[in-house]
Amino acid sequence: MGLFPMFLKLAGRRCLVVGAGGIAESKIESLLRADAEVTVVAPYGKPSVEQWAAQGALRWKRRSFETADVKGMFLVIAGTDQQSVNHTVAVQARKRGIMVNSVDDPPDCDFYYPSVVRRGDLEIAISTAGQSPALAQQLRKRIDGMLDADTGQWLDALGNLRREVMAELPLGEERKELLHKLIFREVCGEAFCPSRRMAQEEIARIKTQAKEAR
Ligand SMILES: C[C@@]1(CC(=O)O)c2cc3[nH]c(cc4nc(cc5[nH]c(cc(n2)[C@H]1CCC(=O)O)[C@@](C)(CC(=O)O)[C@@H]5CCC(=O)O)C(CC(=O)O)=C4CCC(=O)O)c(CCC(=O)O)c3CC(=O)O
Ligand SMILES: NC(=O)C1=CN([C@@H]2O[C@H](COP(=O)(O)OP(=O)(O)OC[C@H]3O[C@@H](n4cnc5c(N)ncnc54)[C@H](O)[C@@H]3O)[C@@H](O)[C@H]2O)C=CC1
Repeated sequence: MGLFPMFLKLAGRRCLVVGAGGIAESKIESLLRADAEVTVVAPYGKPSVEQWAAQGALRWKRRSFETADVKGMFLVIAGTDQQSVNHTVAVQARKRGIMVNSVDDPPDCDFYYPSVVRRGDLEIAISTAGQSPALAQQLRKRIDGMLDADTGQWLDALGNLRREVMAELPLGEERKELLHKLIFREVCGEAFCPSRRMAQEEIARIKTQAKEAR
């Protein structure tokens, strides 16, 4: 089945997780990481969920699921150990056009959770479309081993430098070429960073050339 890959902005969006056990816990954690506004509905749950609720990171309604819980939600996760409850949650969400993920029930999922490798703002998400979550997990570990621990910091510095280049040069082939060159070099946040110096020299050269051409 063809799946459409995307990275959602969930900050400030209301997301419902039904269930607070081991499986729901991991689903909740990834929603919190994306700054979603999480509501959990479950009569009992893991200590970590308790802690998040106590810290105000999420809202926990300690009771069984009720149909009205899905109202106004952007995303819904059905993560209880009761298949019939998960199915009801999925049906109620879909009735209102809300995307749902139901653990253990691929036909009831509008989207799947991927395996994710993270280094700061760099996120590599792996999907096998439900064919083999174990393979997704193994590939995640292999890719994780290939990436340096400081890739996130490097990406931050690269992003800053890219914004500087974009502010100085107009859209065009030369800017694109320079941005391609920069990714092959180490970039740091410091003013003496050789890549930053190279970028500044290139910007000056391109600007002079443009002036001379006028
Ligand atoms: C369809 C999907 C729906 C969804 O959950 O979104 C789904 C469904 C099911 N998973 C099952 C089993 C396992 N799931 C894992 C692990 C993960 N499962 C994840 C996602 C997905 N799982 C979605 C598809 C993603 C894709 O294929 O790309 C990951 C990637 C992300 C996450 O969960 O956050 C996370 C790895 C995270 C990481 O470590 O990187 C393991 C490994 C283990 O536990 O050791 C096993 C046992 C080994 C095996 O089965 O391969 C079962 C049978 C349950 C049973 O037997 O009762 C079903 C139901 C079915 O297949 O019918
Ligand atoms: N544990 C695992 O490794 C895996 C588990 N699964 C499946 O995921 C499901 C959940 O597993 P766990 O989180 O380990 O279960 P769990 O037993 O730890 O948690 C179940 C949760 O569901 C909640 N719940 C039960 N009835 C409810 C209702 N009517 N309304 C709202 N909440 C309700 C409970 O309060 C509890 O928080 C199971 O069906 C399991 O088969 C799937 C893949 C792997």
